[in-house]
Amino acid sequence: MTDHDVRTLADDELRASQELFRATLHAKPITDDEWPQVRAGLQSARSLGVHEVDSGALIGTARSFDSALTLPGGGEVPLGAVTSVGVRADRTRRGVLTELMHAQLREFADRGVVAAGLHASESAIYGRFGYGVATWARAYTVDVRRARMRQDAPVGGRVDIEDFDRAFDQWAAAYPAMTTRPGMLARPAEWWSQLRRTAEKQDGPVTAVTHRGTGGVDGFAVYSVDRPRPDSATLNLLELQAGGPEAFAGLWRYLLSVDLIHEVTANGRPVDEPVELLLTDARAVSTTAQFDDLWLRLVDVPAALAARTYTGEDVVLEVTDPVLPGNSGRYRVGPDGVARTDEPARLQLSVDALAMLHLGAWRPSQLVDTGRVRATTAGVAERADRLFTTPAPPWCGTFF
Ligand SMILES: CC(=O)SCCNC(=O)CCNC(=O)[C@H](O)C(C)(C)COP(=O)(O)OP(=O)(O)OC[C@H]1O[C@@H](n2cnc3c(N)ncnc32)[C@H](O)[C@@H]1OP(=O)(O)O
Repeated sequence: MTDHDVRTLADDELRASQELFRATLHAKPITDDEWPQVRAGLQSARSLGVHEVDSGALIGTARSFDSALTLPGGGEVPLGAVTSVGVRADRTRRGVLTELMHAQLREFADRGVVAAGLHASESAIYGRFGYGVATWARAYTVDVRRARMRQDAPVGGRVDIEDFDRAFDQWAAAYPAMTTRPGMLARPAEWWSQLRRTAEKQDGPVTAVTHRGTGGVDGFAVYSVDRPRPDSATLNLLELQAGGPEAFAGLWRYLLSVDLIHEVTANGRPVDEPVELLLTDARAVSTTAQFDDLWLRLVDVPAALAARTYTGEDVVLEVTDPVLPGNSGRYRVGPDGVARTDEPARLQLSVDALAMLHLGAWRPSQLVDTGRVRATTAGVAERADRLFTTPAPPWCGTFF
């Protein structure tokens, strides 16, 4: 096999790595006009490249941006948000991605990054590197002609259409207070640049709206509109964040009031988002898809375990992690804390299965019943269900 050199790319190599990534997704090359905006979405020293030693060609890349992950109980840990992963089509299936993933995980561990997260293009790729599905999302459509807000839906605050530049600064300042669900991510400035780019790439016009309650900005939404016929248009919700019930109801009241719209489509929303409960006719809402959202990888297992809260009785877990073997071992996990232990294991699991439990997307008993986790004593799966339970399903809500 040809020798490979895996290293962090310099700033003047970022365009080539983004071009490579786009080619692997069958997207057109970046134009000179586009490049400044693409560059604004990238952090320096966070892109890895694999070069062939003999030809010097770049054949694989993966990058990340620095973020933080909200955990059950409200704690946060540093997260490497992994994206732009691609291997040149004529060099796939010979271990290039494996080299990239291993190098990236080691680099995260060296920098004290506690977890890594990504959105997968295909679900068969990342489990082998210790990633597991840790949040779900749903897509739904609202039939606007059928949708009437209930009288008792919360009222308060106001909605304003905003200029993008003004809106983004205010949203970036208000957003951290909204990251209350496990699975939500901190958004660095580069992420907001990318949202702007996403907005500008839409075929139809894009609108930004802000909800303000008594305490100031507490919600926002971005949408584009497709209007194939004069009397029929679809409002595509690209982003909606609400910091409370009045913001959520207020934004939906506005979205359903926009003239000439016959349906609203929403993608990547929480599986339990209660939009149906705002309406007199719940069947105005149709779920069109449910899909894996955030894939999580615990880079520092003891730190990640210790940063969330638990309920019920302690359970001893035995974790195996072939890629980062320092994580392997037994941990007593309970409401009073997490500690390494020599006690006998009650649940034996791989690091990807642990990631599936960590935010509450799956119950341990589901993983035991399907052979993904091994229980060594009767009743321990139910005890672990109570231990890892969360009040609401986790949701990421930040696409990258
Ligand atoms: C977070 C993101 O950015 S998601 C975007 C990911 N990128 C893409 O989908 C772009 C198109 N695809 C590609 O660029 C490449 O095919 C990649 C990155 C998915 C895989 O790169 P490769 O260098 O071929 O992976 P590598 O050779 O290291 O494969 C490792 C293992 O994963 C398996 N594998 C790799 N890709 C896939 C796949 N798409 N489906 C199923 N298995 C896969 C390989 O068969 C191999 O299995 P083995 O260890 O049992 O032999």
